[in-house]
Amino acid sequence: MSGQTSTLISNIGELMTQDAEHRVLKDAAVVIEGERIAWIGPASEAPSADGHVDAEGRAVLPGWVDSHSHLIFAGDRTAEFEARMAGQSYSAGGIAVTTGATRAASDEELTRLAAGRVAEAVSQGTTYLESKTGYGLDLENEARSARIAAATVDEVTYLGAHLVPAGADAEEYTDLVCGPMLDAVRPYVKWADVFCERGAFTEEQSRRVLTACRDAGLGLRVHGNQLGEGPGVQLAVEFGAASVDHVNYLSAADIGALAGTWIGWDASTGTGTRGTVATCLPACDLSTRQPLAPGRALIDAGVQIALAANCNPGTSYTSSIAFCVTTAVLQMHLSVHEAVRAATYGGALALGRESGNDVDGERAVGSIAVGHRADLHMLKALSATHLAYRPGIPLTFAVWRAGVRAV
Ligand SMILES: N=CN[C@@H](CCC(=O)O)C(=O)O
Ligand SMILES: [Zn+2]
Repeated sequence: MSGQTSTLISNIGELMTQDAEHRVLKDAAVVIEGERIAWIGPASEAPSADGHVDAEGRAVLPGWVDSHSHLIFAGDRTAEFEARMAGQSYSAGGIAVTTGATRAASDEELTRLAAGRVAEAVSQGTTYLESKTGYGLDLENEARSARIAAATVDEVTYLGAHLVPAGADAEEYTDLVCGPMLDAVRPYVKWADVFCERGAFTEEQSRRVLTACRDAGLGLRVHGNQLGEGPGVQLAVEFGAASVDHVNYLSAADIGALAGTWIGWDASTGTGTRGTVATCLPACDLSTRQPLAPGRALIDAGVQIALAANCNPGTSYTSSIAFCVTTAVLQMHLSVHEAVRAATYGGALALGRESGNDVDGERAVGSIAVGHRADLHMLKALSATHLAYRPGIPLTFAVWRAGVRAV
């Protein structure tokens, strides 16, 4: 024993581990020790621990890993949403409204708003979150967003290339994103992203951003193929991006290219060379009235997918991963196990956190196995199937984040 406080959670009706063997254990138990999972197995064989929680037959899953969000913003876009529901289509231009409100907010206000959004996500079972910058769109405000994000979420992505701000020249702004702005955010971020879409950044501009950010040592991702077919997916594959997100409009060649990145990966053991995760954002697809991303076809082609909430004020003002899982099952034709996997292990894969070091480094998240971070989500239900069977019902009963009871 490590000397750290331990807790036994027993009488778990269904333990959906999302581990390498994809195990779903019945009548199971878990022991948490400090921030790590110390033991899992049949409840009848569980060791004793300092504390005890009786799950009373409830289901336990890994905490949700939300690998795509935009939490550093101020302001409101209800009017834009109402106009969209009345028939207008979504365009990238709405980002500028949020940029104005974000620039006008104080550091304290932005921090309070972001922390409130994180708390809302955690209260619904999310235990690991990424956030992007992207509503500052000048050097000072992108650096400020990155700094606030680094103090608020687990992983930070630089999205200076979200929109060319009003009045700026696109080429000059791209130079700024690739040069001084990148230097300013660099201490706070691990990832970089570019919105490669009509109305945002062209293929050539996106290529420049990805090259500069890769050369600066950042991991890459791309907002791609959200509003129509385009070069986003192919660029992500070419640059070896960790993920390409949205993926609503995919050609057969796009799906083939993504599948090709996973050829060196053994999905049954989670070993080998990681490819580009296709991150599906069903809440965003519904809120923008875009076709749902073809998650079923992607999985069938051998692509690893993630499900994320894409919480932002324009296209998806929700942090509910349960809603995304429900939609993925009911409308994207994923099994419950596949949908939960995409929202836990898949998110971890997109963030490079699916494996870890039990001794002296970062612990794996997104699956329940000995040595992984103790991020657990207990449902107010006997099985994970209830997430799809009882749409809209708040099913979070308890949450442990890095071993600490959060709900
Ligand atoms: N697509 C680009 N960015 C966000 C939306 C940003 C906004 O409209 O404020 C997204 O992921 O959907
Ligand atoms: Zn996004």
